[in-house]
Amino acid sequence: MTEERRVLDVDRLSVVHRARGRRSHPVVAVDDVSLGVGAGEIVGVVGESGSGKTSLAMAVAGLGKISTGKVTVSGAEVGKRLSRSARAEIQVILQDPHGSLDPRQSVRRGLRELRGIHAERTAWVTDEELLAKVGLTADLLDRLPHQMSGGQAQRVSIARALLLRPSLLLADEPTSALDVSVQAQILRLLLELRRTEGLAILFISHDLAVVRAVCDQVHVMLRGQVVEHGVTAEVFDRPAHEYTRRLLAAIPGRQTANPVEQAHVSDGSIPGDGHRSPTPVL
Ligand SMILES: Nc1ncnc2c1ncn2[C@@H]1O[C@H](COP(=O)(O)OP(=O)(O)OP(=O)(O)O)[C@@H](O)[C@H]1O
Repeated sequence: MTEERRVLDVDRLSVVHRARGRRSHPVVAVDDVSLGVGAGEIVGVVGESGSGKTSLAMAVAGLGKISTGKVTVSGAEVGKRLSRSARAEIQVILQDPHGSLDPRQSVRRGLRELRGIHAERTAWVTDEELLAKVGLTADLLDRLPHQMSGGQAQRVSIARALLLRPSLLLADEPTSALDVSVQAQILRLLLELRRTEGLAILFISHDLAVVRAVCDQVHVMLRGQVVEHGVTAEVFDRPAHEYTRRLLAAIPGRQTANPVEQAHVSDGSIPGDGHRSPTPVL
């Protein structure tokens, strides 16, 4: 990937959290990490709980601390005073889709509010077209979050992110709270959006099988450091670091199918490319 095509550039980032108690020490959650994501590329960050993934993600999203180093998204440095439009270049989707939607707001009202705040970025698509891009029909527009399945709510979260035309989507465990078959459908949607919208995606997950299925490149984190990185298939087929080997050995049912292919149950979305007739909502 050439420097010019980089959407995200993380350059020697460190995040040090202050000590929590009087006897504890500061925690180096991210230790001198560098990585990049190009347009249309999906880059994974994997590691066990506590390895620093969330601290890295929060720093990249401009929601967490940057102790040293630099994070740049589409040329604008995260953490500096940025315009609202520059901040919208990164959109985040999280593990709990219901938790990230306002429980009192219908999909339509939520989109209208976003359009009001970001008028300059959102005129490119109607609500109906936007929902079709994420495999949902227009009848979802008048639903409240509790009237949607987990898969539908995650699709709505992705639609809200897409509406702002971000250059980078930060997906932090986006399918961990979903059933396996719904997870597969959301992963396929992300793969499709990377192709159709040219989205760059930073994909944070503890789930190596999922990362293997969707990420072009992978970075393996251990105690705040990237201990191994490279093309996903190469890292997973020939892990160079003992920690990566241990993580791979711990995948349950390693011989089972690719998680992207495990879609047997509908999450209430339109099957396939979103242009065919809708399936009934389960
Ligand atoms: N606000 C904070 N104050 C102090 N220590 C923190 C804070 N946030 C995270 N840490 C510590 O930093 C380290 C990395 O945590 P982080 O949440 O970034 O890792 P993670 O890989 O995302 O783990 P998980 O998947 O459990 O969220 C851990 O030791 C954690 O206890």
